[in-house]
Amino acid sequence: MQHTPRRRFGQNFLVDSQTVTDIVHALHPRREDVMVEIGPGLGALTQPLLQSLEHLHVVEIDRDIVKRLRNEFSAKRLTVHEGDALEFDFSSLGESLRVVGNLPYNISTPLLFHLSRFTDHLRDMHFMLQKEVVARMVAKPSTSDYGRLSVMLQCRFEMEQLFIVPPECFHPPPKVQSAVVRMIPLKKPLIEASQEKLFAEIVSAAFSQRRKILRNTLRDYLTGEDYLKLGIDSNLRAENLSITQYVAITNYFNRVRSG
Ligand SMILES: C[S@@+](CC[C@H](N)C(=O)[O-])C[C@H]1O[C@@H](n2cnc3c(N)ncnc32)[C@H](O)[C@@H]1O
Repeated sequence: MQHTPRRRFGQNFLVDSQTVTDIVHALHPRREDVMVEIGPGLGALTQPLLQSLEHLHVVEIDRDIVKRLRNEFSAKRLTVHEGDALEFDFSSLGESLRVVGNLPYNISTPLLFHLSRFTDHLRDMHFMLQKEVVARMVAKPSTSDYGRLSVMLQCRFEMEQLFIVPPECFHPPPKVQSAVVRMIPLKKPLIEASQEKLFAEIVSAAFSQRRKILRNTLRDYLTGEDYLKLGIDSNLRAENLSITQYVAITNYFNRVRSG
């Protein structure tokens, strides 16, 4: 049965067999792995993954595709969760979860933030994303790509861009280049769970106006004296601070406020 790609669901189907092989190779699946694929679509990755795995979970929003998958694969080997991955409770699938997906580009950033909430349940994640998004995820301080996404993900994950995938590997071809990224939760996240909310607030405030110096963007959090105590120059901009400096600011503010 033909399926017309739906733009509103970001459907760019992978059609290049070498890229499929490269992704499966990067994943190195073992029979007993607990794995979930987000947005299986027509099964470009689902099919080869099931050759190595005993069982696979998939989360798919498109009702027609869900029907197709349920017809095509045995329910014993493939559990199809119909719904929005942005609302899916990934902790319900168990511990040491492996996540994979050629993600719809329009939801990739909110999805990464949603998945960050389940870090304790994750073993690793491998995603195909727009190349520019991967560049922002792995960016180092004092570069133009370094921003809120870099800080919020790097405080929890070790990340590596694996390879670039050109538009012609998809149907229909997207307008942009794509890249595959590997994300592995840090053994010890840089920020304590109890401070996560404050950390996110401070990082957002700092990057809310990239061009402005910290003295202005973080004026609700730090005074001139605080910067001296922290050993941070208040004339710097958000993009100049390392993640450990954001952590230091968060812990300091928390201590001062609660003390
Ligand atoms: C870029 S396509 C990839 C399809 C397939 N994995 C491939 O590589 O050919 C994205 C897939 O995610 C599905 N999708 C889009 N938004 C979704 C959401 N919010 N939750 C779950 N699946 C979604 C689409 O229907 C589509 O199947």
